[in-house]
This record gives sequence, structure tokens and C-alpha cells, in this order.
Amino acid sequence: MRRKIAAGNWKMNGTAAALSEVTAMGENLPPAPPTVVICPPAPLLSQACVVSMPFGIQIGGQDCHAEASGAFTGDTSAAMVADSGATYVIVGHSERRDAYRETDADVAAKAQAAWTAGLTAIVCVGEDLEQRTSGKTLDVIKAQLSGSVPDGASDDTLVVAYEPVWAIGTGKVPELAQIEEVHDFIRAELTSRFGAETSDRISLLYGGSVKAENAATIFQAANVDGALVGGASLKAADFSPIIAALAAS
Ligand SMILES: O=C(CO)COP(=O)(O)O
Repeated sequence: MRRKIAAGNWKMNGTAAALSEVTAMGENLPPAPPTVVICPPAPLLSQACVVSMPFGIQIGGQDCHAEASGAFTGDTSAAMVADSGATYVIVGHSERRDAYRETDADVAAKAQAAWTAGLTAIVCVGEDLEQRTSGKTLDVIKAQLSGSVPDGASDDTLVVAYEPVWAIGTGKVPELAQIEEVHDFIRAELTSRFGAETSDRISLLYGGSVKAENAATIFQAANVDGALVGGASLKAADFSPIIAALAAS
């Protein structure tokens, strides 16, 4: 059985006051909840771990540096993320690939650093609108996967999030068949690289305008094991119904 995962990427939103939302999410967990991961801004990681612990909610970073330490002003190493008590870290989010020109090789180095620190890496892949409309989606996903996921992945160390860039923060969601096509493709790619036994245990998340209203539909897809949610993960009132939909799927 694969882990079902409801992950919330808070991006650059939220101060300590927002941690009351984590408490509210914890108090509203359904019976037999999926794995819930909240990824707050780096300064909140330690406090978030304290707040989330009684509920078994996991905490994740939104990025990490590939090096363990050094003269990298403003950056956070994977070891620091792990030291805060976090257990996951997002790497290769499209906003970082775009704004910071992160390459697949950069993302792979970050994922490797995450593993060295004992973290599970949530590796993000996804095509932009031009790539989608010109029919290059699967080629882009193939290249990102092979370049961004280091050798030796396992279900303990790797989660893959498919986030079409054009669906992030836009309210546009792909057709279910489009989500299924890409998730089936990612599963097949992982199978050819790591073998069926390992691939079958790696959770694949869909991300991009997931809301309470569309979550249950998205979770119907066979190779969708959860979601990586942005805007709708900031408030318990929005995220708790998504967690419930995943538990019921
Ligand atoms: O980028 C995302 C999660 O990492 C998705 O963001 P939205 O859910 O706000 O579209």
C-alpha cells in the first residue's frame, strides 16, 4: 500500500499566528487520516513541529541547499531542516526552477542532500503552458524526472509531485484524463528505473489549484496518491475537507 499524503505548501505566507491553523487541522483530522505534511516558511519550522506533534502532522521545508553548511547567505541546509524536527522537504518547485533558475541537476543535488539528512524529498515536476500546448508534456516530465531524482530512491525517501505550472494559483485544473496520463507515465518511468516493487510504493501527488470542491474527483485517479496544495492549505477550513476527501478515497 502506498502512503496517501495531503501536503500543504504555504509558500511565503504565514507568521507564527498562522500555526493556530495547524492546531485546527489536527483537531479536525478524520479517523484513519492520511499522512498530513505542512510546509511553512523556514523561520516557522521548529515552532510548527512543536504544534503539530500531538496530532502526528508532519512538517516539511520548502527548499534546502545542496551543501551541508557554508558561506551561502540566506540559505537553509537539509541538515538544518531536519534539525528543526521536520521530516520532509520540497525540492524543485516550479517557482524556484523559474525564479532562481534551478536546474534538474540542482534539484537532484538538493534531493540527495535531503536524503543524507534523513528527510523525504518531495520532488516537483511539471510542464508550462507552452510545453503543454505544443505536445511536449511527457518529454518534459521524462527529462525532469530523470534529471531531478537521484539514483537509489525508495518510498521512504521519495515523493513525486506533478504540478503543471499553468495550473498553479490559476484556478485552472487539468482534465482528470490529463492528470491520469501524466501520473501513469510517472509511475511507468519510476518502474523502469527503480523496479516495480519500489515504484509501486512511491507516492505521487498532484498539485495545482486543488480545492475542497475538486479534490475528491482528482483523488479518483489510480496513480494519484494525494495532493500538494498551495493556497487552500493555509486555512484549516479549506485544507481539512481536502484531507477528509483523501481519507475517503
Ligand atoms: O504550487 C502549488 C503547491 O506547491 C500549488 O499551488 P495552488 O494550490 O495555490 O495552485
